[in-house]
Amino acid sequence: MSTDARIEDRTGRTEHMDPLDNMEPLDSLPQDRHPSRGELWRWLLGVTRPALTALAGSTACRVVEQLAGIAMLALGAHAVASTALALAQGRAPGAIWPVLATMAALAVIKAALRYGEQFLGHMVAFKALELLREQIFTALIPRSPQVSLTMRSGDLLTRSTKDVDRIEVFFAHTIAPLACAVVLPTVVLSAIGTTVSWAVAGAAAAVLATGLIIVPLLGRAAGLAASRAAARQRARLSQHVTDTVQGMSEVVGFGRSQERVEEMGRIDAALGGAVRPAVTWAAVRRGTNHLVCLAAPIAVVALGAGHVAEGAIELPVLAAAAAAVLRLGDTVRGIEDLASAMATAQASAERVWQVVTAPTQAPEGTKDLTTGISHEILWQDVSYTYPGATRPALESVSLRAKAGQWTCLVGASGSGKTTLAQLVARFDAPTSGRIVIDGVDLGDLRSHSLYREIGLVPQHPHLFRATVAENLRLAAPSASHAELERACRAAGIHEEIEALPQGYDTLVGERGESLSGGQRQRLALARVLLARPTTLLLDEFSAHLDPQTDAAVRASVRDYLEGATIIEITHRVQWLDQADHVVVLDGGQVVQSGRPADLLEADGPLRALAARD
Ligand SMILES: Nc1ncnc2c1ncn2[C@@H]1O[C@H](COP(=O)(O)OP(=O)(O)OP(=O)(O)O)[C@@H](O)[C@H]1O
Repeated sequence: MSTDARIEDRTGRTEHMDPLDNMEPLDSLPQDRHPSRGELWRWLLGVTRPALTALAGSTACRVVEQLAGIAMLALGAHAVASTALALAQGRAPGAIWPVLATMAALAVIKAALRYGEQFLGHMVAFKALELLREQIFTALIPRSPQVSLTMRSGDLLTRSTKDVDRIEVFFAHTIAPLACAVVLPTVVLSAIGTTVSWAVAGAAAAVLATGLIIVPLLGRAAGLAASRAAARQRARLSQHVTDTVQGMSEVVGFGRSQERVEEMGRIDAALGGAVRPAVTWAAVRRGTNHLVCLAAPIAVVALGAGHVAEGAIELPVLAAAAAAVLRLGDTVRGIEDLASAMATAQASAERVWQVVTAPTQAPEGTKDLTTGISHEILWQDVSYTYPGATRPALESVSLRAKAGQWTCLVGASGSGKTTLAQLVARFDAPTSGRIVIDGVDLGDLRSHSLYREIGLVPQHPHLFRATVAENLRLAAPSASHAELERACRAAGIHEEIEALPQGYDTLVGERGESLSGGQRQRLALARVLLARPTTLLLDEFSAHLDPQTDAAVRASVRDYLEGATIIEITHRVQWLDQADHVVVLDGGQVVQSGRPADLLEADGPLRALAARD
């Protein structure tokens, strides 16, 4: 934790402003586990299999295009040296036009291959990125809704956008340069071996090997460590910006804009520091390779000159060989660029891999619930501790929500009510004990079957940046307008929607910001009603409602979902007489349960709660 990110609060105490200062890794990801390079490659190639044919095509285009480039340059050097030699010896130089025609043909082939390489390369890159993003979301779905509890949205955003983008390097800049690094030197050096001498080819090979094999290894470990650190800092930055934007009114309201900006500056500085070793080593590799690329043709000329003097080879042949080796410098630089980009790509690929290979918290079952009937839910000795928490949120809770009844969970803030309901929606599996629905262990159910039967209205429902109708149709895409209206009437929000500028076609803004808290909750309730769940979980759905609306909505929900099992979390003890059954929680344990009238009569926890209201 950095010590310079302290602020003074209104009571004069100092405390840390930014929770990111002690940003811990995502709870559910195997952060410390870095896959081996082979494992990472196998995974990437496996995910992107549909794009591999185009990748092979792009690579082939690049190899042949580069060979054509080398041939062009060698041919040109040969022609120039032949002409110069003929003139020096007082002979008439040979006709130049066949050489020019061949070079022009090679140039056209090269251009066509370049087009093919670029076209296919971009196709591969975009397809690969699409497949990887798809993998991330496919991997998150079995772990949702638990995902929203444990993952930082900003970090997840970085992983699924920036990190995936950086993996593009694997496809656009890895296979082709590697193939070129194998094929091109082999072809060129074999040609030099047969036309000039194997000694010259060997000398050039030794110099080029330095550039192709040794230089890329310089600072490799430091580069990878730097890229990993930089990726973490980028995720911090993204989280910081996400938090600042989402909490703008708090930041401005508490006068903390300056601190947020300063904190961003600190993260930026940390990011700069993190990438410095990678940048330094990249510069070292660039300088060394500059030397290598020039030393290779010098070695060819130095050794080949003796063969020319002995009359073993013609000067133009040596000129062509030197030109071809000079052109191999591009291949060496391609590998060098790859070495720099690979560290970043590998660090990003590891971060994406960590998301897609993270264990599923609530594994998929094989059984289905009977549809269309209300269900009985039984919590049997359920305990639950949040990941990283030291105290359990629930301890040995046993209770029954009878089919078709309205059960209310009440208790002080933090007593475990939400946790109890969220476990039914499979946010996570209980740490011990089990939840049984109609005699079937929740863990044995297919999530599809579970979510078809149960509906959850959370304390803070999410509305998408879409119209009212689109938000409603999330639950029932084919619902008619009349059905939307019916659900909204039941949730007590229809009149207010009609009063909006475009009625049901009004945009609700990001996270429903153009609606009041109570309107958001009733819209979320209407959305769940549309799905016609046979078990409804309501978490403080009436917190923003006035008593009259509250009573009206309760009555209409009951009519709308006739016979459904309803489990409601509430602080409003005065409305409990409408419930069939009440359960009082305290400190994660059930302290009282029974019929509301009986409990309110007895001198016990519910009476104590009611007295505090
Ligand atoms: N995501 C989380 N990570 C760690 N601890 C959590 C998390 N959510 C809740 N808790 C803790 O679990 C305990 C129970 O919380 P829960 O939200 O279930 O209580 P609640 O009775 O619904 O409270 P409220 O009435 O304020 O909504 C609390 O101590 C809370 O701090």
